Amino acid sequence: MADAIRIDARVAAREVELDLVMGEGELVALIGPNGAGKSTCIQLIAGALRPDRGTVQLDGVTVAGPGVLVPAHLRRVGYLEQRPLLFPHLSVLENVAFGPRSRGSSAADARHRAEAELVAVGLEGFGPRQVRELSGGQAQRVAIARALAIDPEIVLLDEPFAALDAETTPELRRLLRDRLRGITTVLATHDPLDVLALADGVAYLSEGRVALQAGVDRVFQSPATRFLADFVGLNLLHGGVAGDAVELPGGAVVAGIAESPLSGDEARAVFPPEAVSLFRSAPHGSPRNELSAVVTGIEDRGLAQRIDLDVSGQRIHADVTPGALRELSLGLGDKVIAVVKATQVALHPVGEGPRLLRVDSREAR
Ligand SMILES: Nc1ncnc2c1ncn2[C@@H]1O[C@H](COP(=O)(O)OP(=O)(O)OP(=O)(O)O)[C@@H](O)[C@H]1O
Repeated sequence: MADAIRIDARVAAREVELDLVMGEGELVALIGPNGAGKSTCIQLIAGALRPDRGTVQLDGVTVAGPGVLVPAHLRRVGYLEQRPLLFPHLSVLENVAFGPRSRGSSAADARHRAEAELVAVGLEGFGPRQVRELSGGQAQRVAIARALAIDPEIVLLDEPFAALDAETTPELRRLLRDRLRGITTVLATHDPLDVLALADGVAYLSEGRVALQAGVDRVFQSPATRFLADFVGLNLLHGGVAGDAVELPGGAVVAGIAESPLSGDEARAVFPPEAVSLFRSAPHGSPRNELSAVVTGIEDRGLAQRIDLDVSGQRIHADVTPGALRELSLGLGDKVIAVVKATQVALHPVGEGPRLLRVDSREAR
């Protein structure tokens, strides 16, 4: 089977030269500093930018290359940007129906499809509304419905939550997670929570190149560069789903708050280093997560001391005060109990099967 996305292309004016391969149904997050080339990569796939050298292939078909340029509207690519960019003179329904209509659906089919997509993003009955009547979050939902109404083979998300307030974002992440299952997706983001909630893999871009492409777990557990370590800033433990908790390979169970239902076999527990307290022996009688750990590193970071820990073969960090470190008199190789309150742990499901909304116009009628 052909790769869903294969880019080996150079954009000279931007000093960008990208080499990226993605499999079908994969969701890869593009991360990297400002100007690293994330948007350029998305524009190459969308058809908004032409490479000077090399090729862009989608599903085995060369859409850009020497003598070839398939225009954006002939690529099956859904595109979601920071701003929803809806047509202000069209109703909500007309905005969503525009894509299927311009790709040849009858007016009735396009309308039914748009109605179904609006229901799927939680906006049933919003069809007749004007775009200006929508909140920022609602407008972005309409943009999601519009992007998916064309049955895209690929979805591009360029910082899709950056313009939304913090309260709207988790809900939209859940919605996208649900709606994008099984669709090859490229997500450019500066937010590690987007990566954790949505991505299978990470492509780290630096100075116009893909410097690293790896699974989310690997990037979070052993970030290979200072940028990645700062970007990640969070602990991640991978394990099996045990009821509504995560069971680590060593048998320890980590309870937390599920961001979305733990429906698959595997899950991740995510928590910040400052949520970890260290003890020499188990502090009994507390309803908290207790993990046996070994100290593998101690770094003086000024106000906080960063302790690297090995928990059943996985790496986490604890940030403790210099006073606490002195009191514990920790050294490399010491065994400790790392305690984390369940309320500070977010649980994310991993690797569920595809679930796509494909509305058959005959059924919808
Ligand atoms: N429209 C443009 N015209 C010319 N150069 C551009 C244009 N857009 C981006 N560039 C340049 O191309 C390079 C890659 O930028 P790009 O926007 O792809 O980075 P990015 O990783 O998306 O950055 P950010 O995180 O700031 O969005 C940068 O050197 C940038 O200055």
